[in-house]
Amino acid sequence: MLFQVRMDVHIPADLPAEVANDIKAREKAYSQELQRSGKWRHIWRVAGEYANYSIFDVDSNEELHQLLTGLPLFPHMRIAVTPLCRHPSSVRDGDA
Ligand SMILES: O=C(O)CC1=CCC(=O)O1
Repeated sequence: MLFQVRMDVHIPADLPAEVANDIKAREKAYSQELQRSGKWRHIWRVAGEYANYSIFDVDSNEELHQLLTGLPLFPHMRIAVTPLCRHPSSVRDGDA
């Protein structure tokens, strides 16, 4: 199951820099592990914003929920999820 996920990050201005940097480092490691596993297929920065568009390939809504709520930055994010399915005009056979 494919999902487009938009993540908007809002770190409180009064969060100490060392705490914020630790969260960001853990977020990067978590994200890169999921990208290598194939669960997190794509991540793109939204130009000019502290936000990304990502594509997840997971087995269930529940799995997506678990992955997203496990993000170290989750407490500081607004997340919007859009379910995707194959477009009948797609020429990309690899896209389920
Ligand atoms: O920087 C972001 O958009 C938030 C984020 C998600 C995964 C990651 O490494 O950073």
